Amino acid sequence: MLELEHFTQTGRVGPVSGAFAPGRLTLLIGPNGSGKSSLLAGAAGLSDSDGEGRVRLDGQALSGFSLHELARHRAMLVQQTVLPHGLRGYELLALGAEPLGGVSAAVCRAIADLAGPLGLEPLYARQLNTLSGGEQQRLLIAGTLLQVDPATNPDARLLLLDEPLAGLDWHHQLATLRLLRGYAEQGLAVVASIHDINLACQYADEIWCLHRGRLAARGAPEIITPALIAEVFEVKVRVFEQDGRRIMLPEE
Ligand SMILES: Nc1ncnc2c1ncn2[C@@H]1O[C@H](COP(=O)(O)OP(=O)(O)OP(=O)(O)O)[C@@H](O)[C@H]1O
Repeated sequence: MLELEHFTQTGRVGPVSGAFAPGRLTLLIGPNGSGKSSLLAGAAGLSDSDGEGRVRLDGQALSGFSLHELARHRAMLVQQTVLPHGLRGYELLALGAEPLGGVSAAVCRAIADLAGPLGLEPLYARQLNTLSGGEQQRLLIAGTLLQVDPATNPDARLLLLDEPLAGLDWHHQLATLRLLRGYAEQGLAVVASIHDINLACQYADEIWCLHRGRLAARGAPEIITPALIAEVFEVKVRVFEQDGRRIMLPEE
């Protein structure tokens, strides 16, 4: 369980309090600059809270974890990563396996399980700087998931991803969301920021809607209403229902 208590970074986000529970997929939505990346970085232990704010993982202050412990307990996909020049696809995946002690037979099985959904095989031998943006993103997602795959890392608790769907085609967006659900079902607390509100409502156990650094709403997908969208995103939407699913589309 990852707990945030009055997490604050002045001018960026907060104060925000709440918890990301094991077994649940939480999706963060909100306009550009609403604080999603700042909140994720704080939950990953990459940045501290100002003032009295606290972040705890299973009751222990995250600031007390060593870098090695952090790498065993949580993985974080950051936005706009600069990829090391000259590296090939399989070498990036091997980096994801570093905190697990390197590429063991179990890690190879975990990679094989990710290869199908993320279409990795054609990317293994390619130099990263020759890949398209979406191809790079698929490898980065795989490396992040590998780090906290419950089959290879018994210490894994938390998976955080900042806009994992950025640059992905529809097929790989859905594959990624299914993988995130799978990791949550295996007991991890999984948290990701996402800009597609319909996909967020379809896949999330819980949605956190940020607005100007604060939580405008938090709860089951049903809390996302046209009134909330109008207030937070300043977009008027219409709701369509089909086979029990709600789809929201801008009125324009
Ligand atoms: N390094 C920084 N220094 C100062 N302010 C920053 C810094 N990084 C972000 N901010 C500000 O903090 C606020 C929250 O930014 P953040 O990146 O968390 O938003 P976001 O919800 O992830 O946005 P997006 O959807 O555009 O990725 C914004 O007003 C942003 O301009």
